[in-house]
Amino acid sequence: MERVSTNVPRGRFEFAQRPETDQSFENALAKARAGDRLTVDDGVELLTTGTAFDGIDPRRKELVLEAADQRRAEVVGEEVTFVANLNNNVTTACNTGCLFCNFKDPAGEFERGQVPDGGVAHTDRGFTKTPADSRRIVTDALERGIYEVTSVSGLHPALALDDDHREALDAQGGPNYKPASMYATDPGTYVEQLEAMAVDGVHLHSMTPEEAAHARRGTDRSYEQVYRRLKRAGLDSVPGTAAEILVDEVRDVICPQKIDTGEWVAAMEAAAAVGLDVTATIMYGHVENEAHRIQHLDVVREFQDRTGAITEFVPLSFVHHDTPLVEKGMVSTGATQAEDELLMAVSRLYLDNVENLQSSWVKFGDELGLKMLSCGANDFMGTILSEEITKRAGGEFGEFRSVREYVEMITAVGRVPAERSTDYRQRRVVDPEEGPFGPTLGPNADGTPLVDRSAVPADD
Ligand SMILES: C[S@@+](CC[C@H](N)C(=O)[O-])C[C@H]1O[C@@H](n2cnc3c(N)ncnc32)[C@H](O)[C@@H]1O
Ligand SMILES: Nc1c(NC[C@H](O)[C@H](O)[C@H](O)CO)[nH]c(=O)[nH]c1=O
Ligand SMILES: N[C@@H](Cc1ccc(O)cc1)C(=O)O
Ligand code: SF4
Repeated sequence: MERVSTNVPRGRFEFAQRPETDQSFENALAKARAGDRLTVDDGVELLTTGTAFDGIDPRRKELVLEAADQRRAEVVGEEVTFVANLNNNVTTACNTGCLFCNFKDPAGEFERGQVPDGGVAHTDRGFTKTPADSRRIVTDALERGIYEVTSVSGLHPALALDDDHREALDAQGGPNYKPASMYATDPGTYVEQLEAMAVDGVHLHSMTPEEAAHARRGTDRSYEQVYRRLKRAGLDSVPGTAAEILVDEVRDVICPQKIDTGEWVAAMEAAAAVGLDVTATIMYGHVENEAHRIQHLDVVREFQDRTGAITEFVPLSFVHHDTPLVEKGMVSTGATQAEDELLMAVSRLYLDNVENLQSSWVKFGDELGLKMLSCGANDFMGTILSEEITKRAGGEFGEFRSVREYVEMITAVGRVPAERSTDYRQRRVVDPEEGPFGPTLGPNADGTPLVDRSAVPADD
């Protein structure tokens, strides 16, 4: 059968790691079917449908997807879960310069005189919120019935962990620090933002390893001390983004100013050590090759062996359109659909110690997002109500899904819709015959449908 080409820019970058193995595809597939723990070489064979040839063999691909779908059925059954949540990102100001990211704005654009003082200070595209802004936005979403807030933000130069950290940075200065008085809007400290968002026991999912590194810059505080302080302020779990590809030769190309692989793992271990749940992600489909993707899965699997703290793994397919990587001519597009399907399937087969695999409708859209549920995924993300990361990169799959849309989509592919809490411990199977459909697991969630307010014309 004709092989289908991939978008991996093989040979473009002089990486030491190459997708070459002594294993055969057939052996690797047999191990996967038998439920044996896979080696890196096994993973590379499955992800490439065999390294002996270029491109993806569609027939072999189907065999890998089938094995993953079967494993998914054995491990988590037929339920497809989703969460009623809000994204409330605090600021787009960030000088870290990751080449795949168009969420960020140069922090200088938020200095006094560049934008009006106070409130949610917007540049043409971006924003900084005060703690009071965040509280208002969260309070409003809680009334609508959500019970999780996800908050991931740019590394604003004025953000410090808490008042003590801010005072120390004011007194001595510090790396990537400028006092809040220089900016039109003061984002407060991380602790103030979390305390502001901690309304009515809502679950706070925030402070990625990169943000934790920012929250300790210029001090000798350990990651454990940082996460302990954040937990005291209301933090419940940590998004394992900033992972990108956990191989330093790739990080050196796409995010040279980010923490390295070892530090990402150290921050995540600290979060786990103080009793926080974490998620883990991979952001793929740019300059890396299949060897890097599997090495990334290996870092995640080892971390999970040590900690057991990962509640879900989330493959984030690179959204390429309006990003520096494309503008600089380093890549021309993202992963193909076949690569997306295989990455999901091999994640299910490789990560034998992670139960939940998330399909992101933000990255894949509804159609491919639903297809992913038969390639190994069993979770379909959340309602989010607002989305900025993918939208700014040129993604077009929207910012909101209602519980009704979830129930309809999941039922249409013959699976069982179930609302979940962030930690997956609480679940409620939804009967598709028993509408109307709204969230029920939150403090103010009485089953009233979540409406898409952006679709309703505003009152004048
Ligand atoms: C935008 S950052 C915000 C939090 C924090 N600044 C950090 O880097 O951890 C969160 C994550 O969004 C993802 N992301 C950013 N741009 C993306 C893109 N164009 N396509 C897919 N994922 C992207 C990356 O995985 C990144 O780690
Ligand atoms: N995959 C994406 C997510 N996933 C996060 C979930 O919405 C939820 O917060 C998590 O499962 C913890 O319960 N969020 C995004 O904003 N964009 C994605 O692509
Ligand atoms: N906000 C991230 C996705 C994300 C957030 C939290 C998670 O736990 C996992 C993934 C993005 O859109 O790229
Ligand atoms: S991914 Fe995060 S750290 Fe990197 S530029 Fe974007 S917002 Fe900043």
